Amino acid sequence: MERNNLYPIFLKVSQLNILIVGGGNVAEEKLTFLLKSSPNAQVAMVSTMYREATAALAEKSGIPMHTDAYHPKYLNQKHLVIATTDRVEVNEKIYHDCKARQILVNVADNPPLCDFYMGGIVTKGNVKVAISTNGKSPTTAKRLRQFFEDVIPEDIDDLVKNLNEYRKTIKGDFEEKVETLNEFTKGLVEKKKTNDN
Ligand SMILES: C[C@@]1(CC(=O)O)C2=NC(=C\c3[nH]c(c(CCC(=O)O)c3CC(=O)O)Cc3[nH]c(c(CC(=O)O)c3CCC(=O)O)/C=C3\N/C(=C\2)[C@@H](CCC(=O)O)[C@]3(C)CC(=O)O)/[C@H]1CCC(=O)O
Ligand SMILES: NC(=O)c1ccc[n+]([C@@H]2O[C@H](COP(=O)([O-])OP(=O)(O)OC[C@H]3O[C@@H](n4cnc5c(N)ncnc54)[C@H](O)[C@@H]3O)[C@@H](O)[C@H]2O)c1
Repeated sequence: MERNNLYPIFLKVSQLNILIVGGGNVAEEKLTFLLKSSPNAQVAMVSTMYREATAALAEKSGIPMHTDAYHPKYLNQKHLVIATTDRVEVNEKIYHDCKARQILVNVADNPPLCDFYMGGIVTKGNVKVAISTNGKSPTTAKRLRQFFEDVIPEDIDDLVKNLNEYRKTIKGDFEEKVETLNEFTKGLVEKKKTNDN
């Protein structure tokens, strides 16, 4: 069976500079999900044209929009770049320019030209679950996101907060603390006993 070997990390995008190239439908989709998960993301955009909905979203979120054709100067100080133009050669140039500068790049409609994929994301308070299908089926990622949004209880954040308080009160060294926390939360993953007999 094929296996997903990607390594997920949870980026503090409020302290990273992100550039989106393009201002069309795909730019809107990427920006929507980025801001839904991380409203404080540091994003700038450059595009020759902005579709109305994309411009409205960017404006509402205070995202600077440069109206210009892509130029490598826009990569200055950027950590992550998402290329969404409808010009294959422009997207490929962005990819190569980023690689030359060690900037992580995502060409949204071209999985081989991605250092990282955007994922399906579920957020419940402090808890976040990210989903990837290895770039094989974004539709599946979306459906899984909807599934987990439904099944992860809203009060999961209470558990996290309570355990965070509780761990501050536990005495002992690190190993004893880990043991206490594991013992305390064992019931969360134990299989439910059936009432069959
Ligand atoms: C998860 C999500 C996050 C987000 O967008 O932030 C996301 N795509 C979403 C939706 C979605 N995108 C597309 C459809 C239409 C149906 C379809 O084609 O399947 C739908 C479904 C819909 O809209 O219903 C079109 C599409 N997308 C990509 C290609 C190119 C290709 O696959 O070759 C094509 C076809 C282009 C063509 O036909 O030419 C590529 C990528 N899309 C990814 C992420 C990355 C892989 C993630 C993974 O590992 O699973 C990757 C590789 C790169 C990237 O963009 O990072 C978001 C769901 C958010 C949510 O609802 O929670
Ligand atoms: N719309 C979708 O959901 C979708 C789905 C699958 C694949 N795609 C593919 O993704 C690509 C983008 O689709 P879209 O619907 O967002 O297109 P779009 O026409 O809405 O947007 C393309 C954007 O790229 C900008 N652009 C073009 N040349 C540029 C340059 N040199 N510098 C800066 N910006 C430039 C345009 O101004 C425009 O804002 C297309 O190749 C499309 O086939 C789109």
